Amino acid sequence: MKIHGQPTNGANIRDTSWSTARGDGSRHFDGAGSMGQLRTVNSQIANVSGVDYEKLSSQQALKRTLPPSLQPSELSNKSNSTVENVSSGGSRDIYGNAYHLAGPSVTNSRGYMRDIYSKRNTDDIMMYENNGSRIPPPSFMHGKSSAQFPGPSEPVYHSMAGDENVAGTDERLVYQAALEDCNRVELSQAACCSSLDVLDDLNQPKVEANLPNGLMSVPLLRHQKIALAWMLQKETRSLHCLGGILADDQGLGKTISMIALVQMQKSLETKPKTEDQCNLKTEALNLDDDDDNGTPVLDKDKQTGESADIKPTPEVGSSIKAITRRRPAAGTLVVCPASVLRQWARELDDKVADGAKLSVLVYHGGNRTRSPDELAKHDVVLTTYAIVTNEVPKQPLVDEDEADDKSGEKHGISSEFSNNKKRKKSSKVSKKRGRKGMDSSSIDSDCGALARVSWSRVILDEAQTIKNHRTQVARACCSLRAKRRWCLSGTPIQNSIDDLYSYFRFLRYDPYAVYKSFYNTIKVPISRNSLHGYKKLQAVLRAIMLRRTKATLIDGQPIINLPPKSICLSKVDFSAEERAFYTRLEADSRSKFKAYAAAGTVNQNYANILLMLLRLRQACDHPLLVKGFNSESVEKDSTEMANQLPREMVVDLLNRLTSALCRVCNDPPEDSVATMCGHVFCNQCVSEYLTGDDNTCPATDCKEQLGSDVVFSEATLRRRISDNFDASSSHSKYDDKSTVLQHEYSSSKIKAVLEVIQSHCKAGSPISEFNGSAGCSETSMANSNLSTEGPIKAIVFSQWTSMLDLVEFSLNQHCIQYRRLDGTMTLSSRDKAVKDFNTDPEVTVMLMSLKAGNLGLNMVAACHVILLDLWWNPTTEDQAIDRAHRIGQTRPVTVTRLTIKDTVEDRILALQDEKRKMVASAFGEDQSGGSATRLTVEDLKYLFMV
Ligand SMILES: Nc1ncnc2c1ncn2[C@@H]1O[C@H](COP(=O)(O)OP(=O)(O)OP(=O)(O)O)[C@@H](O)[C@H]1O
Repeated sequence: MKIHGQPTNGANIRDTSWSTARGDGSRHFDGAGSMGQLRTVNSQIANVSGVDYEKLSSQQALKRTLPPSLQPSELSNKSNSTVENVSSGGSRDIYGNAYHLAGPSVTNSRGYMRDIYSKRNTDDIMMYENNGSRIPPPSFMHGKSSAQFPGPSEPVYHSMAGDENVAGTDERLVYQAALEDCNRVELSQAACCSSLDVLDDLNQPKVEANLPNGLMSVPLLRHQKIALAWMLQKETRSLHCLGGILADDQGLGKTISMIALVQMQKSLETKPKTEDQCNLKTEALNLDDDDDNGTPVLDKDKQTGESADIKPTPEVGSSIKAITRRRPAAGTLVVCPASVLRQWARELDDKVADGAKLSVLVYHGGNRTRSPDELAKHDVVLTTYAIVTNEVPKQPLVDEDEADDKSGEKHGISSEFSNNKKRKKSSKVSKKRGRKGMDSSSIDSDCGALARVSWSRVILDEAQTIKNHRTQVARACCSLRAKRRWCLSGTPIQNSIDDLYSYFRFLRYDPYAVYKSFYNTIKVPISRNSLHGYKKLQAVLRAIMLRRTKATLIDGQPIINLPPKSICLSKVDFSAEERAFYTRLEADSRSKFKAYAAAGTVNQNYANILLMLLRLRQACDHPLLVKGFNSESVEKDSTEMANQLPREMVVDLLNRLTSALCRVCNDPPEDSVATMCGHVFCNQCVSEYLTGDDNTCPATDCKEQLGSDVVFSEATLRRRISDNFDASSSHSKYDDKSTVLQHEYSSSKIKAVLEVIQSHCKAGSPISEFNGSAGCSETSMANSNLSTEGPIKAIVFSQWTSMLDLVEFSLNQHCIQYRRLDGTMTLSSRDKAVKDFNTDPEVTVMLMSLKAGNLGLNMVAACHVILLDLWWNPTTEDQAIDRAHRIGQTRPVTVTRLTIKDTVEDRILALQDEKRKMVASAFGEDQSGGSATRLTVEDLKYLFMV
């Protein structure tokens, strides 16, 4: 292996630009001293305020939903000074140190407002109250500064202020270390630039690692070599955690980079046998190798055989031997969404050279092995988030961490159960429990094979799946035992800065892996002064995250030379009938909202309000969706069972269906279904959990087994009691005979999508406008195998499978060949659909559900992307678009976003802008030169019409 400008050992890579927060033990971010102080500070804060941090955040979330007029008390008008027009060249922080050349972050020193108002719950309500003009006030517009919203009145902020000085001391230590490090980086860059050609700017590392020949079947692109060097460094020398976040834009080749990492580490560690054998003793004694500080792990890469063959030294003792035997050391575990499982397998096969194949196990389906030793035999094991959720015991929620923290355990994550009051009451239970607050017996017997090995490396692909740290999936992933941990995501922040917490927790990124440290050291600074707070966050991220976008330059050149992408927002008019339907629905919803507001029960009715919004959004697609029209596939297996249920139970399930959020994604359920155990999900979310033979209900603490026969759609339940059930749901009042409520009715959006498809897509027609090989030689290498000729194809995304059904109906009528991919399909049929679309010239359209299809897939056969409906987070749409706009694309990509004029969709567009700004501020990616804004009193008045 050759590493440019560095010794040839991966462990010695020196990448000066990414050494933030490293250095001697006394000064780095998480020095023991500062952690100790943090704990003191935090518990003081908790005592002073009497606020549980976890509850606190949810309380705040609730408060945030209230418009100012509904806030309990004085939202003072003490607006903090506004920081405006920080020039994009502003490379110095408040201490005068240059550490991140971020563009302007925000205009407002009240950073918390951004975070607060980027919460979807607030957004939803805001949209409800907007019954007037559709044009946002000027301060909504990017770049416009404005009067700021008054200061926080919540007790928490007061209590924080009370502890400011103590917390500040800790923060200064952390901050200083980062800044000093950045200065070092700057100096070393100045020294190195001429000789080593190290960095273009402060943000981008440029040290490359070259793989030895014969490991991969394709050469790495330059930015991938850089990623490889950075990852090798993070895996071998990190004071925080081994691993990090690879956050390159979608389609820049994160998969390939990770495969290269696996190959590289394997080649580095596959030393001659004798040497390995010599090392074994040391390894067996090294109890710190495991991330949980207690369980010995023998690195799979260093093993000569299965764990059972390993002979620990006598000093290690029989107990350790027993544990080692119980948890064999395994290789790399890749956890990904079901839809990309096979793609990972294919990439591992295609991109690895013949002579260096990795042994890969796809761990999925009812027949998968139950043996941990079997898992340990493979270099790479591929599985899905759903299986991890099912098989791996969940970490306790954050409040339990805090109890751990009080008991003096490290990180609050890997500690023993603490002696807090709750647990004292049930001492028997706590005695039984093992590490991480889980029952030790369950670790060994109840859980599946995934939890019974120690992984050398765990990679979470599309890691935004765990962005909500309270979810089962996030807690299960955190419990996986691993030496090195990686998060891959092109869109790591989707909703708010809180999303990052879950990754920090998974990565064991100390001190931010403890919620209250995260809160104090990241969220509070942003809330006090967003400009500095976001810069601080950038510094914190810098230590563990590598992010390049498609616009990133290295040596003045784009890292990749993709054909251009153009996005067109197409605003369609409703037909007169649709408008009438929508107007009634909107008036109805608004009056309900007003009633909640008048009764002061907005927060209690949060789920109902989201559902009302959902109906409005659905009405923009097709009025039939509002009627609860479900895909037939949901209904066929459960109709019989529904008919056997007692009537009261069916009524109860129906009521739940119309007033609860999905227990997997926490969004208003799309194609909502209720399970026999009384939990509500999006059909697609729960479908991911119905793929094996141990289909446990994914709702927290529910152990019920699920099957498609006990998953009921609204239509199924409604039919069961159709005679005289008078649900209060919105659609019961609508006239079923109305033209717009007919299956055959072609809604305005459906007409629009057909027009776009017909004008663009033609089977077998030659096209060739763009020569993708210009500029970057390595990119052209990646593109060289691909023809620029072929049929023009489109991907059509919708959030609702029922909308896809309706589009399908129209495509059939027009004899347009298509394939479809949604979360209810088996993995093999999804895979076949993608393959057909990519290879069959007659298939010109791919219908994809946003949830199942927006992540990970390579669909460069398409050069048109049509988004039928808007999603709250623009990042979700970006993900979808990048199925086509990625390495391998040879043609310009056109994106059409269809919206309906003068509807809730207008407001979603405005909210998306806000979210984009928040994400840009966090990453320092606001390149526009303007200054970002957040909601102001003026904005809120507009939205609430007060
Ligand atoms: N060095 C390379 N040579 C040839 N093809 C490559 C190379 N790197 C990436 N590709 C191809 O580019 C496409 C995108 O890569 P990949 O799927 O790894 O991107 P990604 O960053 O993981 O995207 P996403 O975030 O959407 O999952 C794939 O088809 C992959 O095979």
